[in-house]
Amino acid sequence: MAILEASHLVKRFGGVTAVRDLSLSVGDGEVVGLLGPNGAGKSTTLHMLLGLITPDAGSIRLFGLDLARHRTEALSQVNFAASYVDLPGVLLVHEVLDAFARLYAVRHPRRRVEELIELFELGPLRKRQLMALSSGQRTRVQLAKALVNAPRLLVLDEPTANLDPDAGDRIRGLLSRLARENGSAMLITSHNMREVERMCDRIHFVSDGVVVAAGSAKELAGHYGAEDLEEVFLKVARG
Ligand SMILES: Nc1ncnc2c1ncn2[C@@H]1O[C@H](COP(=O)(O)OP(=O)(O)OP(=O)(O)O)[C@@H](O)[C@H]1O
Repeated sequence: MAILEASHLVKRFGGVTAVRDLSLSVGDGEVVGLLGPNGAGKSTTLHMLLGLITPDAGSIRLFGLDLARHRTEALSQVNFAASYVDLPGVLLVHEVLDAFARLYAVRHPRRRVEELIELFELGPLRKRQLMALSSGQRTRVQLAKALVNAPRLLVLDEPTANLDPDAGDRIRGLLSRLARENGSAMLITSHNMREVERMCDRIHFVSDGVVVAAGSAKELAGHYGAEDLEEVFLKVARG
């Protein structure tokens, strides 16, 4: 069953058409990658799916609910992380997580915060202000915050962009495990092809605001006669 269905989305910013005619779906428990060159319209698409900006045309259904009409209910089961979203820098790590747990009306907020602190190895940082963290450490807090409501759909915009290879590898393993064990679906943008190959069941390639190819990494490599996803990317991006 599709928990997210976006049909024929269009978004213009003045004279720029960021998203032209984009349709995609995410199934229950599925991990889907959104790939494409810089400026292809990936973040704009995610922002429409999260209700942060309104599409000029098209429709979005989350868990069978029309986002435009059932915004609060639909978004209560979704969460989002991106390195470009700033969390309040003066707050301590555990205060931020606590604030979001209460915002989402999590049933046992203290317990949930402790679980997340353990999961993301934030124990030694719990009493540090966010502004005193490195960008990689902040990314871990962002991801912990994004899981606070145990979302059925987790939307991640370049989740490991600021992480060193070791931290990135551990976070990828953790996210894949969460998807497997909790059945959480994920929609992920990334420029790391190995990450997408490893994590995603299905991939949508976006170019100039349109999905130009979709399938598993293996299907796409077969279709484009490519060795791997990196080669598929180059072929798609270069037309
Ligand atoms: N608020 C905005 N105002 C004007 N133009 C915008 C705005 N947001 C995005 N754009 C434009 O829309 C297009 C798509 O941008 P978007 O950020 O969605 O691309 P992207 O695929 O996420 O790129 P990247 O891989 O570089 O993050 C770009 O041409 C961008 O300049």
